[in-house]
Amino acid sequence: MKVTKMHGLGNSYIYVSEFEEQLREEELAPLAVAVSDVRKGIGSDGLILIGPSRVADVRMRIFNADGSEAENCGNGVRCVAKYAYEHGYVHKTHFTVEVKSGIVEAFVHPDADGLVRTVTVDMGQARFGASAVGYTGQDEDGDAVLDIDGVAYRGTLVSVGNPHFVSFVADAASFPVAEVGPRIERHPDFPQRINVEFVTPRGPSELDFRVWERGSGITFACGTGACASVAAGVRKGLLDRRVTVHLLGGDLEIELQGERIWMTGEAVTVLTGDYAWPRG
Ligand SMILES: N[C@H](CCC[C@H](N)C(=O)O)C(=O)O
Repeated sequence: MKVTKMHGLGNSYIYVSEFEEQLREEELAPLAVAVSDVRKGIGSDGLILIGPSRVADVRMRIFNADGSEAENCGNGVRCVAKYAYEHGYVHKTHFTVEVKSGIVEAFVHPDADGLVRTVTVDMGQARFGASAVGYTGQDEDGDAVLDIDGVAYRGTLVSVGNPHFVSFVADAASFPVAEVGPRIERHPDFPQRINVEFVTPRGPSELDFRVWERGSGITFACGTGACASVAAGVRKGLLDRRVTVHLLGGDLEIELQGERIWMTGEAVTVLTGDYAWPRG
C-alpha cells in the first residue's frame, strides 16, 4: 500500500490516497492503529485519507492512533492541501476540503519549485458550551469545572468541528499533561471524549500551548486545539485576535477575522513508501 508520512509541527500522520488505493471501511480503524505503532508499524499520531468529494475539491478523513475517527484536524488539513496541490488533484491555490464536520477553505503558497511548505486554512467559526462538545454536565458561561482527585480544573468548552477543553494554567510548559490530560479526556461527563489543552498567555499576542489529544495522547502540535485556544482566549479577554501559538513542535499563526479562525503553518513531507499492509 502506497503511503506518505507528513507532519505539521511534528504532529505526523500516515496519508493514503483513495485516488490510488481502495480501502474497505472495516479496515480503516485497524489500519490507523497499525501504521501509528512506532515499533511494528511506521510511527505517527494516526491515519489520514485523501479522497474525492461530492461537496468540495477533496475530502479528508482522519483517524487517531487508537483508531477513533475525528471530525477535523488542523495539522492534517494543511498536509492534505499540500498533497492535493502537489499531486495535481487540484489546479488552484485556493480550494475546499471536506472534513467530517463540514468544509474548510485552504490556501497553499507554492514555492518557486512548485512545492508547498506553508498553508493557510479558514477553519470556520468556534462554537462554545456544553452542547458544542457533548458535555453532559452544567457549563458556566461556556466553561466546565471538573473535580479530578479533589483538584478543580476549569476549561472552556470549544468546538472547531472537534471538541476541546481549553484550560488556562500558570505555566503550560511545566504542567503535568500526561497525568491530568487523560483524566479529562475520559471524564464520564464527556461521553464522546475530548481533546485537552493547557495554555498560558505570554502577553496578548503569544500563547504557550500543550495538548493531550483525544485518541492520540500527547502530540507535538494540535491545529484545531490552537484554534480553539485562541478563540477561548479572545472570548475571555486574555488574547488579541492575532496570536502566535508556541507548541512543542513549533509555532502556528492564528487570527480571528470576524468570527472565523484562520490558521497558518507548515506542512512537511517526510517519506513516501510501500506499507506491507496484510490485506485480509
Ligand atoms: N485528536 C483529535 C483529532 C486530531 C486533531 C489534531 N491533530 C489537529 O491538528 O487538529 C480529535 O480526536 O478530535
